[in-house]
Amino acid sequence: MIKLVNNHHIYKKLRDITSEENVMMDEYLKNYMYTRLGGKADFFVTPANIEEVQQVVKLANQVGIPFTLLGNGSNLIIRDGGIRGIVMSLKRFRSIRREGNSIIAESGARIIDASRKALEERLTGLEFACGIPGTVGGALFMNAGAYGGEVKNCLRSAVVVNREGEVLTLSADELDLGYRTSNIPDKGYIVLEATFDLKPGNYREIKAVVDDLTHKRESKQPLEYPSCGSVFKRPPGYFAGKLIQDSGLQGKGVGGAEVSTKHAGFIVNKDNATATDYIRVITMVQETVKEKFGVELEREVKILGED
Ligand SMILES: Cc1cc2nc3c(=O)[nH]c(=O)nc-3n(C[C@H](O)[C@H](O)[C@H](O)COP(=O)(O)OP(=O)(O)OC[C@H]3O[C@@H](n4cnc5c(N)ncnc54)[C@H](O)[C@@H]3O)c2cc1C
Ligand SMILES: NC(=O)C1=CN([C@@H]2O[C@H](COP(=O)(O)OP(=O)(O)OC[C@H]3O[C@@H](n4cnc5c(N)ncnc54)[C@H](OP(=O)(O)O)[C@@H]3O)[C@@H](O)[C@H]2O)C=CC1
Ligand SMILES: C=C(O[C@H]1[C@H](O)[C@@H](CO)O[C@H](OP(=O)(O)OP(=O)(O)OC[C@H]2O[C@@H](n3ccc(=O)[nH]c3=O)[C@H](O)[C@@H]2O)[C@@H]1NC(C)=O)C(=O)O
Repeated sequence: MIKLVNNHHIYKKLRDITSEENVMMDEYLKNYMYTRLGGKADFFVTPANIEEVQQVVKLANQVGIPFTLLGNGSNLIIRDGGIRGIVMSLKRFRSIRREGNSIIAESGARIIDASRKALEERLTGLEFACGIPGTVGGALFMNAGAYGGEVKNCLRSAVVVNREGEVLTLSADELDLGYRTSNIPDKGYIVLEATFDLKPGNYREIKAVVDDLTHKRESKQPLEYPSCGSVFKRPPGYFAGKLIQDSGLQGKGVGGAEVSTKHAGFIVNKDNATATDYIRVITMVQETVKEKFGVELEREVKILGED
C-alpha cells in the first residue's frame, strides 16, 4: 500500500479531532515498542478521550484507510517498513481506581500497575499479572496469563469501541477468552477499560505471592533486553523453550537478534536488531525445531506492517 504520509487532508482531519501534540506524521514506532523494533507509522495518534477515539475510528472508516492499535508493544513485532494508515496508542488512558472489590483500569494503564493497585488495596486475584509488561488493553486482547493465573479468571467486563465507533460494555464471556486468545481481533474492538473482580485479602500474603512470582520471573526470563516475551505458544505436550534449547539454538541469531541464552523461548533484541533480523530468527527456530522434533511451533506474537 502506498504511504499516506503526505496526505495533509487526513493530517488536518486528525488535528481537528484532537490537539496538535496528539498527532504525528511519519513517526518511528520502535520508540513506543517494548521490543524496540519497527518502522514508521504514516499517522500516529494518541487521543485524549473516548469521543476522540470514536471520531478517529469513524474517520478511518470514512476515508477507507487502515487503522491499527498499539499497546506497549510487548507482544507485537512491527516490520521495518512500518504501518500504513493510522496507528493509535491509548497511552493517555491510564487511570486505575477501586470500586467495591473491583479494580477498574483504563486500557493504556500497565497491567503491572493494576496488579500493584490491587496489592495496595489489599485485593487478591491480580498477583499473576505483577510482571507482565503490557497494557490492560493488550492483556485482554491476549488473555495474558502467568503462573497459573490469567485475565479470564478475574475479568468481569470491558468497555470497548466497536468498528462503527460505538461504545459498548461487554461481559468477560462475550470476549471469548482462551489460551492467549480472545475475539477482540475478529470483532475489531478497541478496549477502553476493564473491570477486574477481586476478593479482599491480606497485604502480607498478597505481597508474598508477588515477591515469589517476581523472583521466579527474574531468575528465568531475560528481562535485561527488549523482547516480546514467549515468542511461541506451548505446543500441546511440550514446552517451546525446552524444544528450542534441545535444538542447540541458544545464542544463535541474525544481526542484533538472538535466541536468549537464559530462556530459549525468548528472542532478545540484543544489539539494535531490525524487525527483519528478529523475524528471521523466528523462522530459523521454527524450521530447526520442526526438523529435529517434528513439532510445529505456533507463534504467540503478532507481526504487523510492511517489509
Ligand atoms: C519480558 C516479557 C514477559 C512477558 N510475560 C508474559 C506473561 O507472563 N504472560 C503473558 O501472557 N504475556 C507475557 N508477555 C507478553 C506481553 O506482555 C503480553 O501479551 C501483553 O498482554 C501484551 O500487551 P501490550 O500492551 O504490550 O500489547 P501489544 O504487544 O502492544 O499488542 C498486542 C495486541 O493487542 C492489541 N491491543 C493492544 N491494546 C489494545 C486495546 N486497547 N484494545 C484492543 N486491542 C489492543 C494490539 O493491536 C495487538 O494486536 C511478556 C512479554 C515480555 C516482553
Ligand atoms: N523495552 C525495553 O527495551 C526494555 C525495558 N526494560 C525495563 O522494563 C521497564 C518497562 O519498560 P517499557 O515498558 O519499555 O517502558 P516504560 O514502561 O518505562 O514506558 C513505556 C511507555 O509507557 C508510557 N508510560 C509510562 N508510565 C505509564 C503508565 N503508568 N501507564 C501507561 N503507560 C505509561 C510512557 O509514555 P510517556 O513517555 O509518553 O509517558 C512510555 O513511553 C522499564 O523499567 C525498562 O527500563 C528492560 C529491558 C528492556
Ligand atoms: C512470557 C510469557 O508467558 C510465560 C509465563 O510467564 C510463564 C510462567 O507462567 O509460563 C509460560 O512460559 P514457559 O512455557 O516458557 O514456562 P517456563 O516455566 O519458563 O518453562 C517451561 C519449562 O521449559 C523449560 N525450559 C525453559 C526455558 C529453557 O530455555 N529451557 C527449558 O528447558 C523449563 O525448565 C520448564 O520446565 C508462558 N509462556 C507461554 C507461551 O505460555 C508470554 O506469554 O509471553
